[in-house]
Amino acid sequence: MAVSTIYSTQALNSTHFLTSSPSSSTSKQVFFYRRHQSQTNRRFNTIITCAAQQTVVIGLAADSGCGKSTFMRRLTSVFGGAAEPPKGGNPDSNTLISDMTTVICLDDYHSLDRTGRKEKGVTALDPRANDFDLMYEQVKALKSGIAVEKPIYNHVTGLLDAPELIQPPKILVIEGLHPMFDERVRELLDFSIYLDISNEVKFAWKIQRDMAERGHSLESIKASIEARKPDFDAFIDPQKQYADAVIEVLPTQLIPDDNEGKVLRVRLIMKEGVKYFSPVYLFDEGSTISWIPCGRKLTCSYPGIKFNYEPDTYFDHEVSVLEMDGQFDRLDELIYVESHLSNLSSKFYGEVTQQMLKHADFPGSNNGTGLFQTIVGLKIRDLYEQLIANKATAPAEAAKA
Ligand SMILES: Nc1ncnc2c1ncn2[C@@H]1O[C@H](COP(=O)(O)OP(=O)(O)OP(=O)(O)O)[C@@H](O)[C@H]1O
Ligand SMILES: O=C(CO)[C@H](O)[C@H](O)COP(=O)(O)O
Repeated sequence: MAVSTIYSTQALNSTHFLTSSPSSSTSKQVFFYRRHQSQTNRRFNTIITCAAQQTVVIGLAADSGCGKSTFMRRLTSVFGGAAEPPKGGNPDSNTLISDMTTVICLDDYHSLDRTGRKEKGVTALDPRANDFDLMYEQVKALKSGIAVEKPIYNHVTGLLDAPELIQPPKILVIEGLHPMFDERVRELLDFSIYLDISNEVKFAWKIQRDMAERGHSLESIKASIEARKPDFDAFIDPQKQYADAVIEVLPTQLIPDDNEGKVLRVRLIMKEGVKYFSPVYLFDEGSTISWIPCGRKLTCSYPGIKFNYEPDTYFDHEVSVLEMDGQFDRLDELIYVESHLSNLSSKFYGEVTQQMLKHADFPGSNNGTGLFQTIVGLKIRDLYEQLIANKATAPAEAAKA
């Protein structure tokens, strides 16, 4: 495509230039701006295709193997349509696209490949192994309706592959190790979630997946968790203080000294005062409640189910905490629990139960992880709808003023 104009611009930093060329088929203009050099000497284009759209950006942070993919599948299902990798693209792409959502994996912003990390003696969790400048520029571009050519980190080969084109979606989810680490990226998020999986549970999940599905030994799983721990504590875990919602997964308290990690105590910590997000509550908003729903309307086998709901503080923020310890025997009876929860942002009575039944085969469907992931999915849909409705009325309000 012929380049018609070259702009130097203050809005972009001095290492950028902006070029534009009128599109032949529409009145829209297509712009390119190119980074002269990224932190890693890689070059990426940012392509402006439609500056009118605004993308809602959601951040999901967690360590590897902590259920991000499962959560994403539940979330995209709330918006309808299956999420697929980009058509005809790199088969090892980490991106998932559905009608409404695009999920990008922040591993794609690793600036050091597997060999590079080994040579420098850093883990993927270390900020020095990640290109936050590029992450910021590209998330910012997508948020303002600008398509980007995003790098791909290939988990099969451990190499950085040729970039893929990402169009601005209605909802962009950035998931991975560091969505809330860089202040500039954090500022771009409309809503943020942290999956806080306790060490005991993380270990049990890792064993289940990496031994059964990937053939790793128990010793190597233990060693890998231990090797990551210092960087996890330094760079990943502190992000939870910024999250609007945290899903904390702990061993059960219903079985004394349980070390199997099968029955879980899950806490949904919801920040108060977040625009377009009102926390879910049990029975009576702002009260403190302990509830054992087992009995005539909910079948429970040992060790039963216990809910708690209370106001609390979390990193100096006011929060509401909803907790579920135990697991469901019969998912269809979940409607009984759903009917006692308020502010669910569901479109109809029973939607939470319907979503849970739809994905009964996903990990965590019989406990608080699946239930709270589903609820957060509905809250994100509600937040998106409010943001869009607000945007649509804003120009009219401004014109009246
Ligand atoms: N809620 C859950 N209950 C029980 N096990 C779970 C749950 N969520 C995830 N797991 C276990 O953890 C494994 C990893 O889950 P998932 O692939 O969703 O995590 P991830 O964070 O996307 O991992 P990675 O970043 O390594 O790709 C699953 O295969 C499953 O064994
Ligand atoms: O923490 C991780 C995020 O998923 C991975 O370990 C990181 O992306 C490096 O990947 P790989 O182990 O495939 O080289």
